[in-house]
Order: sequence, then structure tokens, then C-alpha cells
Amino acid sequence: MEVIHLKYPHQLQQRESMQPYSLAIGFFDGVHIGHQAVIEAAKEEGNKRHIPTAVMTFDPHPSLVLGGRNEKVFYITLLQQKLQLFEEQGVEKVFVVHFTSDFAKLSPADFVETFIRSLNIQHVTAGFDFSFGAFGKGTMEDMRAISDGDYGVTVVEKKADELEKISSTRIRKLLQEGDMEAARLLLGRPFEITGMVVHGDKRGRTIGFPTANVQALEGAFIPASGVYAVRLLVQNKWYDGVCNVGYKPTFKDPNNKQLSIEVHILNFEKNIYGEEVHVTWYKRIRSERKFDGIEALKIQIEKDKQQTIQYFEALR
Ligand SMILES: Cc1cc2nc3c(=O)[nH]c(=O)nc-3n(C[C@H](O)[C@H](O)[C@H](O)COP(=O)(O)O)c2cc1C
Ligand SMILES: Nc1ncnc2c1ncn2[C@@H]1O[C@H](COP(=O)(O)OP(=O)(O)OP(=O)(O)O)[C@@H](O)[C@H]1O
Repeated sequence: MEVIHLKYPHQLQQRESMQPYSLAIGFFDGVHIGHQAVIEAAKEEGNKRHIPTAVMTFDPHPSLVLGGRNEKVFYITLLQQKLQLFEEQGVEKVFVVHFTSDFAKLSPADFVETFIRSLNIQHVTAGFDFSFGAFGKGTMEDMRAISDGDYGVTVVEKKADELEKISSTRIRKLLQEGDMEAARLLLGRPFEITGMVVHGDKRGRTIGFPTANVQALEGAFIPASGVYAVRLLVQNKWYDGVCNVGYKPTFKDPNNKQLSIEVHILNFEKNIYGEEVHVTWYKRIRSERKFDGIEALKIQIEKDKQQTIQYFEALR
């Protein structure tokens, strides 16, 4: 899969020398099942026309440039992971458009001229609520009207569950609440973070529960503090684990602001310092607490571990 970064005004070859593409367009944070349906529809059109499928996405998130939201938007998927997911879905090219305030000022017609026509896009697929151009004024009806027959347009209908539309905003809320099970259903896979195993205080092994301290990639969303059933990929192998996100109040003073992610990997004894790991999140088990002593904490961690084992047994 080829990735092309574009900045407005972009410098690309002339339309004639560009390969034609069937394009799915959107921000696609999380690449959730609604997004997957959009990309699938673009692929179907590409197959019909015998042309490859491309995705156009944006970076950074428009809200960062435009403001207007009260809460800071975090990414469900960092760009690198988003690209990886596109590739796994069979996308052959990705245009990453740098979202700047100049880009945001383009009229819908100018957006189409610069980012659809001059890229020789033959077909555009997006969801029913996709908007583009200054103030998000362009709708999918406009996309079709502006085309003048130069490219085809598919509008993917709303993908929803019994509650409401499946959206990145909704998944962010679930992740903030620690509802990893609901997030997993909407994402079509568990929420995942990538990180590196770093040295901790080395107390874990002395209490009988050694842990891998995971330093997440810069910018990754870290779930609410608490204990979770997780799976961890290390050295190409997946393991079940029980993870604590928090401040270890039993050992640290209450002003400690150093958030840690530590995974007790089940049935595992290797030294993995410095390894890259992927942690996938399945279920929140409880909140982090301050215990009266090590014994009480050990009893609780054993319970957490048993709950995790039962959870994954039921899942299999
Ligand atoms: C499953 C699990 C649950 C934990 N729950 C708590 C907790 O509720 N409160 C707490 O203070 N520490 C909790 N811890 C953190 C332990 O205190 C920590 O693993 C131990 O102090 C080792 O820390 P170190 O890796 O920095 O040496 C938990 C750890 C695990 C693995
Ligand atoms: N549930 C859905 N059903 C159909 N199309 C969708 C759905 N969610 C998103 N899309 C489409 O996928 C593309 C990417 O959408 P976008 O990145 O805005 O996702 P979103 O989940 O709607 O995000 P947000 O919560 O920020 O509005 C757009 O073309 C959009 O219309």
C-alpha cells in the first residue's frame, strides 16, 4: 500500500499521468464497522471498474484546526495504526491530506477540483453524513452535483445498532467510560494500544505478580484507571493478561501523578524489557484502590486474575 501525503496547494502530476482510483473518503478515526462498510463499498466499485481502491483521510483531526469542541478529541487510532488497518482491508493507496486552516477554507467546488478531479478519481464513496469544503458546507448531494458526470458517487447509508449511529465520537465516550466490551463491538475488534516494555519499580515479582510496564506511544489514548482483562502481543505471540492502569495508591503517595500501565501476563516468565507490545482491551474488571497492605492487594489481584481467566474461557 502506497501512502501519499498531500498539502494544499499540493504538487502532483497532471491528471493524465495519475492512475484512476475508486476513493473512500473521511477521517476514519478508529476504522470502526461504519468506516469498514464505506471502504468495502469503495472496493466493490473499484472491482466493478477494474481500478484499485484508495482512501483519503486527513491529519490532524479537523477539530484541532477549527476548534469548536469543548473537549479535546483524542485519537482512537493513531495515524500509523489507521494506515495499517486500511492495508489489512485491502486498500492500495492512501492520500493523507494535511488539514490546515487554508485547506479548511476551500469551497466545496475547489475541494473537488483539487482533491478529486486532479487526482483522477473515478468514483467517490462516503457515508450519508460526510461533509466537505469550508464550514463543512458540501454534502454528498453536492459531491454528485459538482461531478458533472466526471466521476461516480456512492453514498453509504447509516450503519447503526439498536441505539444510534456507530461513530468515532460514540466510541471515544465508551473508551473514556472504560466500556471496552461495547467499544469492541463497534470497532469490530478490541481497542488497541502499542507501546514498549520499560523498567518499573520491580515490586511486582516480590508480591508474586510480575508485570510488564508498558509505555504507550506518544499521543495514544490510555483507558480510565482500573483493572482490565487484556491480551498482549509480544514477539509474535498473543497472551491473556490482567492489566492495572493507575497510580498504585497502595505504594505511592496520593500526589503521585505518574500513570502506569502494567500487565501481569498469564503463564509467562520471559524477560521482555525493550520489546514492542500491543495491548488489546476486553473488559474492565474494577477500579483501582488503595489497600491496607500487600496481603490484601495480593488477594485482590488473585481474584482479578481468576476473573480474567473466566472471562477469556467464556469468550473462546
Ligand atoms: C491486576 C492488578 C491489579 C492491581 N490493582 C492495584 C490496586 O487496586 N491498587 C494498587 O495500589 N495497586 C494495584 N496494582 C499495582 C501493584 O501495586 C503493582 O503491580 C506492584 O506495586 C508492582 O509495581 P512495579 O511494577 O512498579 O514494581 C495492581 C496490579 C495488577 C497487576
Ligand atoms: N455509521 C456510519 N454509517 C455509514 N457511514 C459512516 C458511518 N460513520 C461514518 N461514516 C462515513 O465514514 C466516513 C468517515 O467518517 P468520520 O470520520 O466522520 O466518522 P464518524 O464516525 O462519523 O466520526 P464523528 O463521530 O467524528 O462524526 C465518512 O464518509 C462518513 O460519512
